[in-house]
Amino acid sequence: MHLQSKTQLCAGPKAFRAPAPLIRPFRTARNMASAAAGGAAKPTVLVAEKLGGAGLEMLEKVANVDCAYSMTPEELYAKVAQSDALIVRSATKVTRQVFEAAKGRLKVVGRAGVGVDNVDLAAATEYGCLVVNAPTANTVAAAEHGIALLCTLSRNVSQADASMKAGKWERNKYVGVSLVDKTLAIMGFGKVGGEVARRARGLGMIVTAYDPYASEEKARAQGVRLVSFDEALQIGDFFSLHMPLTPGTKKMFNDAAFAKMKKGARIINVARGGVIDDDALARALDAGIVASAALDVFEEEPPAFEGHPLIGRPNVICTPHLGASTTEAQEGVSTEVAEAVIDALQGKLSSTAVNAPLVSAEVLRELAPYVALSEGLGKAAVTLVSDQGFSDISICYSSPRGDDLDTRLLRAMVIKGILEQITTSNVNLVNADLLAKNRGLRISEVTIRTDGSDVLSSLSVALGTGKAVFSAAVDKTGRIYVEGGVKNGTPYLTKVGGFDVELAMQGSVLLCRQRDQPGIVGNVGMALAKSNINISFMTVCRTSRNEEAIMAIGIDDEPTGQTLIDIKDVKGVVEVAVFKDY
Ligand SMILES: NC(=O)C1=CN([C@@H]2O[C@H](COP(=O)(O)OP(=O)(O)OC[C@H]3O[C@@H](n4cnc5c(N)ncnc54)[C@H](O)[C@@H]3O)[C@@H](O)[C@H]2O)C=CC1
Ligand SMILES: O=C(O)C(=O)COP(=O)(O)O
Repeated sequence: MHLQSKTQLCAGPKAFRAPAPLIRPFRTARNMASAAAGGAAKPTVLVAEKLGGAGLEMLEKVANVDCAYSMTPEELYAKVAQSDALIVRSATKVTRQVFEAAKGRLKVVGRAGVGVDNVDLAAATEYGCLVVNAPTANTVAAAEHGIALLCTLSRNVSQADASMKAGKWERNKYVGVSLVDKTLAIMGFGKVGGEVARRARGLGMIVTAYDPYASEEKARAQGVRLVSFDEALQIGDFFSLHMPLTPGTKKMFNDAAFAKMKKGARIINVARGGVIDDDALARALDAGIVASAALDVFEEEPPAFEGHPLIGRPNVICTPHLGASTTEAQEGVSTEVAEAVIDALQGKLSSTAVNAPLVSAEVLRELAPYVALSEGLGKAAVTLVSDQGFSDISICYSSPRGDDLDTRLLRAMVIKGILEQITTSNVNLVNADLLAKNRGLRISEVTIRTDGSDVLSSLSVALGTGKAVFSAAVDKTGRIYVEGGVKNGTPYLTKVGGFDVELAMQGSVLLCRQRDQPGIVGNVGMALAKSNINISFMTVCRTSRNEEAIMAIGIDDEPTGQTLIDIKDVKGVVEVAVFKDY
């Protein structure tokens, strides 16, 4: 949409295309289907690590799938420049250079698994690239591997097997310890931690957990006692690690932590190698603080075997990052990630987005009609801004939900609508907040509780600026103000400045401010007819009789400069604006 005032008739970008895609799509859903039927070009999905067949099949229906495994970084850089999506597991490092090399083409990175510590999320966000993962399909596999290592570790299964394969029969050497009545400290009580807890309770263990963000209620329901980090260290006989690798968890198992453990503790790591300081664990093993360890994950993968402080030890057992490696989990993550990647390529927001407002499928469904409204109001407001610019964005949601309304998605769409008109950057849900912050824009949100049954009764966007190209758009507080709502699934503009309007956000619209007097509507209609411009609808709103009024006219074609001059010359017309191509 673009607005032209009488004095300022500048060209501008198009707007108000409802329904607005949440992420810039490769193609629309319809085009994807026609591409699938052999019509238009398909997007390209680069699969950089082995992916389950079911997910590959889903991708092949809508995209050209390029499976290229074990690439060097240089090969990856070359390929991403030709790809719309990239799918990885844990081995591929998706660094800032990858996003730079993609030159804006890459729209989504799909992680066929949980941990996204191999993806530079800050760089992805800066480049407006959505990152999605497959957060649920390998939970059970990881938990089962944790339990497998717990049992193996306690009964020396790996060492005894190796000994027998070497032709030995060493029954006394491999006496184990029992699990029943032992305390298991689960470090990180999320999805995998929770599944490990359930299974460990079945083994008769006393289960405690440390997780600063876990809910007491969930823990209680599972018969798990939440404890502090220090208490966990002091009481645990076995430790099972299940937190993500973040700056806060990096090397959290260090000399200081091991020093607090009971002598003879055992540790299992199916989370990430980086949460343990390897040298500190080696010292704890030497000192007998830690009796044995089972490691599935390593700081560097594959690890440098030569001189590794842990791998060659008799009381350390290792597996090569096998937590998610079951047939079932790999099929599961392949479809989970394929679905998210396809959604992203179609411009939809995935509920497994990692670097965008995370909105549940349920919330997404109910907010869908308001997404186009939010983006449209953002566009409408910014098109009214004069060349003096603006620095504040105020968004007001009127909703029966009051403060319970999840506004993150709507806020991001308002910002997207605004920024897309004033920057050449690819603005999407992923980077909208960041780009606004980088431009020094202050954003405030207010939610007003209203009556009604709709999720949102109305939404308003106000831009803090002294001047507008259509002065009627400035409200009493001196801000450009637009307000709208949704009727029968269509976004409507319902207020501009102090004037009520009734304007479906579709097609082109002429806004006209005039003195309320007879004949104006007819004369403006005549001026449009002279240019052969058809009128699709019209509404008029006035402050009071014989005072000011605003007329909104839906038009099938864009008026030329001369037509606008003709309209302006109609007696009583004060200012004119055009929202082009809603
Ligand atoms: N070895 C393998 O093949 C697999 C490894 N994983 C890894 O397992 C870990 C857990 O995965 P999910 O349970 O799916 O993730 P999740 O996100 O459901 O759970 C992680 C939990 O860690 C907690 N946490 C965050 N910071 C913490 C801290 N400083 N101390 C303690 N807890 C903290 C969070 O509150 C959350 O509850 C991740 O690191 C993931 O990458 C997951 C699947 C397979
Ligand atoms: O999902 C995770 O976090 C995992 O660690 C699984 O990694 P993978 O996909 O097996 O390389």
